[in-house]
Formats: sequence, structure tokens, C-alpha cells
Amino acid sequence: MSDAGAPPVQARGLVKQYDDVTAVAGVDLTVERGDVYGYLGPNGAGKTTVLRMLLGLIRPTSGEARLFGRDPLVEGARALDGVAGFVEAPRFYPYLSGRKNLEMLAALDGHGAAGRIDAALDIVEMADRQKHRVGGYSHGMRQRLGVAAALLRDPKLLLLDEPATGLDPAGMRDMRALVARLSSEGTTVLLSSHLMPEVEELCNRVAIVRTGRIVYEGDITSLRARAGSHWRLRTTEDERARRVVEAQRGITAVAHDPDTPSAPGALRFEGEEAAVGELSIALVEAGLGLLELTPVRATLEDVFFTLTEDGAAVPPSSPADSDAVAA
Ligand SMILES: Nc1ncnc2c1ncn2[C@@H]1O[C@H](COP(=O)(O)OP(=O)(O)OP(=O)(O)O)[C@@H](O)[C@H]1O
Repeated sequence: MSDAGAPPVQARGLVKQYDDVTAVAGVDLTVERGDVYGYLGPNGAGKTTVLRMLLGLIRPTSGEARLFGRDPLVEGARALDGVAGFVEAPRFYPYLSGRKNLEMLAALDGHGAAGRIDAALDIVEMADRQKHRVGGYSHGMRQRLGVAAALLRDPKLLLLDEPATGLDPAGMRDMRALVARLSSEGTTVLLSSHLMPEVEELCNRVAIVRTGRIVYEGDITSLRARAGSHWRLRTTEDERARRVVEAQRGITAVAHDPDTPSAPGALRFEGEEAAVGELSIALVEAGLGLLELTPVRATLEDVFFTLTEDGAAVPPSSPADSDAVAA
């Protein structure tokens, strides 16, 4: 049953097992109204599989998904009221024009979709190419036509699987502008991506996934705060500098700085600004010349790689249910 206040997307304990491959290993996910939610992970992390389960295209091995409170496996097409998007690349008849493809989709969809074709083509800036055969479209134009097809449903929720992947820089910029525009007009968006800069630019919330499991979920601002920072120091005398740094109150995690190969004696450490200020005085008082003392802030890209690369601390995968229904 639909619930007027239910979030656009809610998943609890989603698991998808393919023989010995756990594609999705227990995903909890809530997308609230107005979110642009990034489902971010490297290739093979299970992004497409999650989107397929959310749309009811495949059956989870265990767990459940709701769209506006409706279960796509129980309510079928009705659960997809107000929901649109594409999983992997959108597909069209290549020998028909973009417009003809949209007309066919609109005829299947009903609900006034035919009346929205012109507006949808305008929004994705494809009006001038609508009469051309899709077979001659660039990848970016096909992606935009995919979004136009989704807009025919007048969606309150858009699910987009890697919408900018494979696009050239201009195509990426156009796609990002399009998503930002749809969001500003009130559409909730869930998009998958393997590109942190894209998610950082577009999304207010993010789930970072690795081998089917969420390793971070929350808003981008908190993720940025978590990125942390350290300091880099170069002086005229490496060994003595290290002793002064290690003796300084408030300074921790002192180590050689591997990011400065041209200066093998460079140090890195952590500390509040006040302690670093005192350290700089102590260094000068010890007769050391300061060549560099720089705060180094980790980027979100760094955090993404730390969370998703092999060896990152992730709880072990739980065995998936055995009563799988093959999709
Ligand atoms: N139908 C299937 N049968 C067997 N294994 C599958 C199937 N679909 C996906 N997998 C496996 O599940 C894992 C997750 O795949 P999925 O396509 O969801 O990842 P993804 O994050 O979307 O990656 P990509 O960005 O490369 O598409 C992969 O190891 C994949 O090989």
C-alpha cells in the first residue's frame, strides 16, 4: 500500500546472490524527497544490481525495497507510478527518429505522456535533433534522450544508472546541468556513479559502496569533515626537526611524508593550528630553517579510495539467504 508520507526510496537488508557472487550484501538505503542521492562505488560494486532490485526488475535474494512505500514486487507497474529512469544504457530503436521513439513510449505509457514530448525534448535540448535517426546519435545524445523518455512519465523520482559515464567532458557537463535543473524543479534523484567529483557536484547525500556493501552513508558535508587533514614540514635539518616535532605537545602521528619524493626528509603529522604555531616557534628557536609548513586537506576522492580500495576496513560479508529466486 502507498503511504503519502513515505520516502521515495527505502531499502532494508537488500541482498542479491548469484551462485557464489554476492553482488549486493545487505544494503539499507533511504532517499528522502528532494534528495539528489549518489550511489557511489567502483565498477562491480553492485550499483546496477541495487537499481534493478529497486525497480522490481529482479527479485532480491532477501530484504525488501519500497518506492513511495510501495513494493514493486507486489504492486508491479503501480509501484512505479511517478518513478522513471534507466538501468545501464537507455535503449531505443536505432532506425527510428528520437521523436518517434518517444511517441512509441508515450503510447505505451498513456497518462498524458504524449503531451509531454515537446517539453521533454526541450529540457534535454534535443528538440533540433528530434527528427534524426537514433542510430546516428552520439552516446551523450542517447543518454539525454533516455532522460527525455523518463520525463514523459512526469516523474517525482528519477533513477539514473551512471548517467554521465562514457560522455565527453561537454556531454558530462550537460548531463550534470540537466540533473541539477530537474532537482531544482522538485524531482528527487537517485543516481549511481563511480566518479566522486560528479557526486560531489550534484548530490546532497551519498552512499559509498564496496563489494555490495555500504561503507559510508550520509551527507556530503559530513563526509568532507571526515576527510581530515595533516601537515607537511620541510626544514634545513631533517633529523633534528623530527626530534623537535616529536617532543611538541599536541602533535601526533609523526611520520615521513611519502607524498614528497623530491624531499625524502619531509615529515607529516597531525595537530591543531595552535600546536602547529607553537611548533614553528620551537623549530626556529632550535636554530632550524623552515622551508615548508603546509596544511594538507584530504580530498573526497582520497576518502573514496580509502573506503573502497582493497584492505579498507569493512565488516565481513554475511552469508546470503539460500532461498534465492533467480531473476
Ligand atoms: N546476472 C548476473 N549473473 C551473475 N553475476 C552478476 C549478474 N549481474 C551482476 N553480477 C555480478 O555482480 C557484481 C555486481 O555487478 P553490478 O553490475 O551490479 O555492479 P556495478 O557496480 O553496477 O558495476 P558496473 O559499474 O561495472 O556496472 C559483479 O561482480 C557482477 O559480475
